[in-house]
Amino acid sequence: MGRKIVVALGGNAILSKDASAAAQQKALLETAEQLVKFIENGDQLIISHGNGPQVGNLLLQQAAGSTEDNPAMPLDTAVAMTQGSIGYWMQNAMNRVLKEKGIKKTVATVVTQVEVSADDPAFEKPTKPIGPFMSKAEADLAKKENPDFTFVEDAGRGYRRVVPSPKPIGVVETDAVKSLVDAGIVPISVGGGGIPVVSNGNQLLGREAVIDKDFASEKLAELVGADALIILTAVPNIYVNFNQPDQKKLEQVSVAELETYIGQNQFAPGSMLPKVEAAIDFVKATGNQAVVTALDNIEGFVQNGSGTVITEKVGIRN
Ligand SMILES: Nc1ncnc2c1ncn2[C@@H]1O[C@H](COP(=O)(O)OP(=O)(O)O)[C@@H](O)[C@H]1O
Ligand SMILES: NC(=O)OP(=O)(O)O
Repeated sequence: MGRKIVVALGGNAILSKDASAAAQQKALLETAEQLVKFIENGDQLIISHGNGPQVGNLLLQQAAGSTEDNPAMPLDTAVAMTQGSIGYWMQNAMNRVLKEKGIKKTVATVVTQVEVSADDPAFEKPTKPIGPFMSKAEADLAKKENPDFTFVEDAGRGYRRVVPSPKPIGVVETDAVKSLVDAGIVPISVGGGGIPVVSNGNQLLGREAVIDKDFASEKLAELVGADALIILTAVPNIYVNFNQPDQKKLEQVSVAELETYIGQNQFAPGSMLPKVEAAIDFVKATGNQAVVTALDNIEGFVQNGSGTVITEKVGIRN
């Protein structure tokens, strides 16, 4: 049996500029064409994905169309809605590519709740950017209309709304995901970081937040006993001195080396830093390897291990 791999897809794998369903479905078809290479390699895939742009857009659509009798849905429900829509597009795209390749395999989305702590300090300090980029004037107007919302400048690209992003502590549907994998089915799980819930006696109560999908994917990978966590984004490697003349790509790197680079602020918070932290958490918890690479480098990774591969100690491949 092949390696059990959790693959986390970055936002760019789904939405770039055109937020129409057709454009996102087209992007996911290209993504599926890459992901199927793992299946052809004999690996057992578990797919996760982000939802930052989509869930923010959905909230805006909800607000624009809401009435007293037909109210806008809260953020936890909006996260569930994006798990459904993106999961549908992903399943549909994977079905098509698998059929074209003559591979008989089912892909199924699991609406996934992810437990967070009610006391997580993140609830008091929104940090997760969602929805579209705005000019300063647009953000100021949106703040005037929604005084409770927080808007921040996002890495020089414009202003975005930010929401709380608590850390995942458990994945409620872990056993369902394990059963699907055991049955040879490819699950799509913890989409958009999972629906944030807090435990209260026999109840799980939804909370208005968006969990970082890299941390949720790491938690799921740990809980299902994955052999590897692969985080796919727009760059083929993690770099030190990123975007500077002396930029250096990291290929085989140890946890200790990455921790040193974190101390030097080498990784941007909200973009590369959570990926590096999730990779470190996975390697520390399991002793297995984590990988950060680009979606269009899957072939390179599968064929010759290119990308940034994080292990406990360099030289030891798990
Ligand atoms: N040190 C670094 N090495 C590589 N990429 C970095 C680094 N610091 C920041 N980045 C940026 O982080 C991006 C990945 O974060 P992001 O776009 O938020 O991911 P996602 O693919 O999950 O949406 C890369 O495409 C790159 O532009
Ligand atoms: N939930 C989440 O982390 O989404 P993005 O990766 O799209 O920001």
